[in-house]
Amino acid sequence: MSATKVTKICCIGAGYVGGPTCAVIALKCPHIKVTIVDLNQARIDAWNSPEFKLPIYEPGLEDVVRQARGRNLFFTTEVDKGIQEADLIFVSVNTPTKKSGVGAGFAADLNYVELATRRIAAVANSSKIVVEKSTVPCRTAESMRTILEANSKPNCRFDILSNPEFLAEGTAISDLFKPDRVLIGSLQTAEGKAACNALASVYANWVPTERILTVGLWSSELSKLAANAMLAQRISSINALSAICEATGANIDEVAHAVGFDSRVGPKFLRASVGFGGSCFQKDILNLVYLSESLHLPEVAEYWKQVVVMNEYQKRRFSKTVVDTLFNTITGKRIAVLGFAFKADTGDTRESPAITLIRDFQSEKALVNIYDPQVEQDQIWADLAEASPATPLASIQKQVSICDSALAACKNAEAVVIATEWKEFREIDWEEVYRGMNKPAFVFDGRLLVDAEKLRNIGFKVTTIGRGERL
Ligand SMILES: NC(=O)c1ccc[n+]([C@@H]2O[C@H](COP(=O)([O-])OP(=O)(O)OC[C@H]3O[C@@H](n4cnc5c(N)ncnc54)[C@H](O)[C@@H]3O)[C@@H](O)[C@H]2O)c1
Ligand SMILES: O=c1ccn([C@@H]2O[C@H](COP(=O)(O)OP(=O)(O)O[C@H]3O[C@H](CO)[C@@H](O)[C@H](O)[C@H]3O)[C@@H](O)[C@H]2O)c(=O)[nH]1
Repeated sequence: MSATKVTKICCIGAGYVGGPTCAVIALKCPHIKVTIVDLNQARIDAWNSPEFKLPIYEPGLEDVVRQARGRNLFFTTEVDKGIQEADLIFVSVNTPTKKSGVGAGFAADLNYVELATRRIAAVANSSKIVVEKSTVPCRTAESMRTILEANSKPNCRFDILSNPEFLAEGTAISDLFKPDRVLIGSLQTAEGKAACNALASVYANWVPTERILTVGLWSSELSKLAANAMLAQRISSINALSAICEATGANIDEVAHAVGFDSRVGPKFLRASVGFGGSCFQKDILNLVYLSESLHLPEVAEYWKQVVVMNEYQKRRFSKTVVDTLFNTITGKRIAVLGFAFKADTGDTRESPAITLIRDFQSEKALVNIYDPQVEQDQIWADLAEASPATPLASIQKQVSICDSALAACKNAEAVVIATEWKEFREIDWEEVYRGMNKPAFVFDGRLLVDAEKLRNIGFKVTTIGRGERL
């Protein structure tokens, strides 16, 4: 099947996925005009900012945007024009967990996908390949096709593809430059395969063809949920083992190393932590749980649900350890929380474990100092307000302060809690931190980040996740 040549791409959604993904396509395919559209004017303005103050922090992204923006990469709020001009459209809008209605708390909210799809149907005046980039439940492509076909003009045909994104935040650009695989799902019809080839030929500009996998539509949609569920499952497994380590005196680093050395298991994603965060893992597992329940597979639903249950347990267990260790009360005590992002090298705070920990410390009436090298203050206040809806922001601000350095956050604190694995926390002057703290000075390492022995030699009492050693 010969490939239709793609010359103009539109991406609906200029977020963490649409922005970096399509910026990289523009960089690698100078012959293709790429227009990224969004309804959010502030976001588009930031993408277009003359000083390249982009709306998201991602190592290497600025360089990509500097090279391509204005050449063949454009950011605009002119959604309709972007749709009309393009021969291929990525739908890369948000699909959060539903907050109300049927499936609330589990199912994906597909409203944004549906609205974007309806907009395509309403304004398109030529045939398009429509690519589902957002993470969606199995068979969403079918709903998109039904909407498009019911609303299209006579001379327009739409081919729907699924092309889930596997980038991780913090490493998005290197993941996009060298993906493990690109997955494209299509209907197994002649037209479906031709559309699949057209998209594959875009990626083939820089991705080796053996890494471009083509499968059926529903397999592609399910593979995305499956990949995230299995990655998160590894973290919950190692975190469950970290609890056993703490109770027995075993060391989770050693256990992970020994287990991961088996080539069938592999070493990656076995780092015990205070719990996984991010906008994807929990949402996608809950989505899989809902899908399983809808398919009358309660045992399957229960199996995947445990991954999230274990993650919640890990966060609660960690904050309880802090309280227990600080002589069973943290009322009025100052706790420095280092890191607010859900992982290092991103400013994203969605589902960050730090939010849960700080909420727990607040409810124990502690005073909390927060420092994160990338997260904006407004974002921190918004997240803390959302986490404690019954508490006015002014009351939260009496208990919580945001600091502009790790050293400032630790000043006069009783304890330091490492919530995000920012490299700079390993390198801070721990002797100076110690001098500025109340004694005994405690460190709780929720990310296996610091050299516990070195800190103990300075005088700290150190508790590390997954290590059953003495303070
Ligand atoms: N964040 C990640 O690392 C990641 C990785 C892989 C897949 N995903 C999936 O990709 C999708 C997007 O995630 P994200 O993190 O980029 O979300 P995001 O919230 O950062 O971005 C989505 C953007 O879509 C815009 N939007 C929504 N409806 C629109 C419409 N009708 N027209 C124009 N713009 C519209 C929003 O304004 C927003 O800027 C989700 O389904 C997510 O699960 C995310
Ligand atoms: O061994 C590990 C690895 C990760 N984490 C935590 O797990 C969370 C998620 O990390 P990561 O997967 O690196 O980042 P995400 O950006 O959430 O990326 C995941 O979610 C994306 C959205 O679907 C997928 O595209 C990616 O493939 C998938 O890795 C973070 O809180 C990490 O700190 C651990 O605790 N231990």
